[in-house]
Amino acid sequence: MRFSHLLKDSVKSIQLLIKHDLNILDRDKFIAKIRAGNGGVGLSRYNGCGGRGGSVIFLPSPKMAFSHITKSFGKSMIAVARCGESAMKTKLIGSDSHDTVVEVPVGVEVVNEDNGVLIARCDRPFHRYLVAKGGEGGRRENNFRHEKGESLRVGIHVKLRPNVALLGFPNAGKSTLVKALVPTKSVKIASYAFTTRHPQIAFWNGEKEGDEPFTLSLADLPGVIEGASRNRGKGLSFLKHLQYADMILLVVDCNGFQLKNDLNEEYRTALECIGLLNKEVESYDDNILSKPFIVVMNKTDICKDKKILQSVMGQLRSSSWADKLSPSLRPNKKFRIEDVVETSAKSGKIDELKTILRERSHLIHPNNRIE
Ligand SMILES: Nc1nc2c(ncn2[C@@H]2O[C@H](COP(=O)(O)OP(=O)(O)OP(=O)(O)O)[C@@H](O)[C@H]2O)c(=O)[nH]1
Ligand SMILES: [Mg+2]
Repeated sequence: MRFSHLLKDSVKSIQLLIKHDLNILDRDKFIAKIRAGNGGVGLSRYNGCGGRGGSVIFLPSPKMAFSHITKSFGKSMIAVARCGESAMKTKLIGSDSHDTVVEVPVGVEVVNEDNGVLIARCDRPFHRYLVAKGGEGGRRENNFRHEKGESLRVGIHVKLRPNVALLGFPNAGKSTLVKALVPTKSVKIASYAFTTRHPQIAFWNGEKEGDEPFTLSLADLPGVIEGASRNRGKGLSFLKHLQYADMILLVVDCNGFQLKNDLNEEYRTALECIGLLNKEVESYDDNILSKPFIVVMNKTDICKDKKILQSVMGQLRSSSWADKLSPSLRPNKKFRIEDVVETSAKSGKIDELKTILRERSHLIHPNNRIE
């Protein structure tokens, strides 16, 4: 009886594992408490020295997946190092404590949760990254005042490194575009806002007869809305996945956007959407603005006014595209728009976009350049 239960449970967990798409990033951040050891107490009367407290070190391991972090830290997500040994009459030199070494996946970024300062970018496998320093023991040099070990709360972030990241308001058709490029990928598409809740990756094999085969990784992100920097909608924290992207597709509904059919919700034209997205990205990290952006005017099959669409696309190709926006929608530093293309992702009309991606793939993978 017990055995059959066990069997049933293991079959269930395997089924869950198979169903789970490993390219969907359910979690992209963990918070951990880190406490290094205090220095040992010195003994001034006998000139005794306290030992150094242990530090907390992160060690990137190539074998580790991001979801395995809880195994390194334990469920309570705490890493503590021991205090240095205090000096005693019978042992005047207290021993230093060992460091606590915590394995983390390669590539994670460790950020101080309280002030947002980057502590370590754990890029090099098996390199030791100091996260919290143990305190010095008490000794003559410091007037026998032993130091406390550092104690802090850190965010451990994983950031995607996609070739192409898709950015846009909800419902613009980002996921539909991913599905059009990679039909085998199972992507949730729906007509309500925030259908995509977690970043997900798909791989587009953009081969064409006569071309060298190549692959571009695409990151489909949740939608950004006006005021996301004030934590509206799903906020902006997922914009960290744009920081390592090679290029960004700005997917815009050519008919504009309104979050709800409500008088309190402003209707925004396609150009206004781009201005607002620009402002949100600018407020998050203006370094992202200097990446190459390609504007994708989507849903052209149901475009209400083709003339307006063409004039907006013309405007976007010029460097003064933001000048016609009202001052409250105008960004200070503009996106580096390198191309503007129209698509109808739903009906699969994306050939022009494919050509652009194909051309640009050679810039991303210089080795793939076709002579
Ligand atoms: N007519 C038309 N509808 C489209 C097109 N592309 C997407 N849609 C529809 O627009 C709706 C939203 O599409 P999604 O791909 O889920 O949009 P999204 O940008 O991923 O939205 P979020 O995940 O909420 O950010 C769906 O009902 C799609 O069928 C298009 O080119 N033409
Ligand atoms: Mg989506």
